[in-house]
Amino acid sequence: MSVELSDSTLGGGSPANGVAPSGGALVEVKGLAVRLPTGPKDSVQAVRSVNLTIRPGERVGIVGESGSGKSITGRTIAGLLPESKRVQVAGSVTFRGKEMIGAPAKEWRDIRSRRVSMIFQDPLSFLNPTMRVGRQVQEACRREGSASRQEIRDEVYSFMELAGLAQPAEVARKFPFELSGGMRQRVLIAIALAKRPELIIADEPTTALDVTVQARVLASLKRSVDELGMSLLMISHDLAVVAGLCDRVYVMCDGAVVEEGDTHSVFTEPKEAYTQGLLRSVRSLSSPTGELYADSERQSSSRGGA
Ligand SMILES: Nc1ncnc2c1ncn2[C@@H]1O[C@H](COP(=O)(O)OP(=O)(O)OP(=O)(O)O)[C@@H](O)[C@H]1O
Repeated sequence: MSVELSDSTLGGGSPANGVAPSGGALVEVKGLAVRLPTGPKDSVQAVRSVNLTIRPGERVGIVGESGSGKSITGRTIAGLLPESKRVQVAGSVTFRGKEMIGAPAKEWRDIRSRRVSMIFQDPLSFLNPTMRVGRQVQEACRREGSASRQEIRDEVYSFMELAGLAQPAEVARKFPFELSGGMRQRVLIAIALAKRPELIIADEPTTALDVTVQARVLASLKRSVDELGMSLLMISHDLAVVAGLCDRVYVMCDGAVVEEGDTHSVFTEPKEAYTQGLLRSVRSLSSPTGELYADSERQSSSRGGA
């Protein structure tokens, strides 16, 4: 295996925020199978056999080729499968031990409003084009009790700064179309953080960005989830992204998990032929994004953010 990996490229075995990975699971997925309708009479077995655990404070990755079932697994955990009576879900998804498969829509809404935020690839589809971005972050903020305008503003700016928006007061006044792709994705991250969820599910969040901006946005995401003690589920076809972010990784193929383990072991000593093939298809895991983290952070701070 000729893949080059350095320890600095890898997420490492233990979360940077010091939360012990051996604690009780935040999310436990067991025997998950999802069948989706694809036409009036046709359907596809999108997920066939997934067992997955996310512990508090852990950063977990799912990798695999296009169509392997990564997104549908993430969407099932967030309760965001297509709305159709013909969607069939079997198995178990628990949040802190509470079964969610078959739970009423209200319980899922509760999970999404307080426990799980999802970040997708295309921020423009999720941002309100007619609302200033500061207001959109403000609406996501969970607050108990009353607060002054100044306190609310400070809170909004602090989430924007955590997401890597260096001049939050200026950015907050803008509409989404006035921002670059990288800044829009950072706004989406700020909105996700503002909900103070226990888990952020990021589905190819930076795939549409150029490689340098991608590295900066990912570094901000990593730092902010660690700082706030959140768990992260990173879904990506880009092994370098997962190598740079995640403590553990699940490799999916054809709707099933074929290999799992700590990121370093799986990416340096893959046991399954499928994982070995995936790794061979990547020229070097040290690039394009992994190795850029340190440099990009320096660039980011000198230029004021992507
Ligand atoms: N809304 C949908 N309706 C019907 N089938 C779908 C839907 N979304 C995904 N699928 C199918 O489910 C299977 C798994 O798709 P999924 O999006 O989870 O793959 P993926 O690994 O995330 O791929 P990609 O990286 O391309 O997004 C594929 O066969 C896909 O065509």
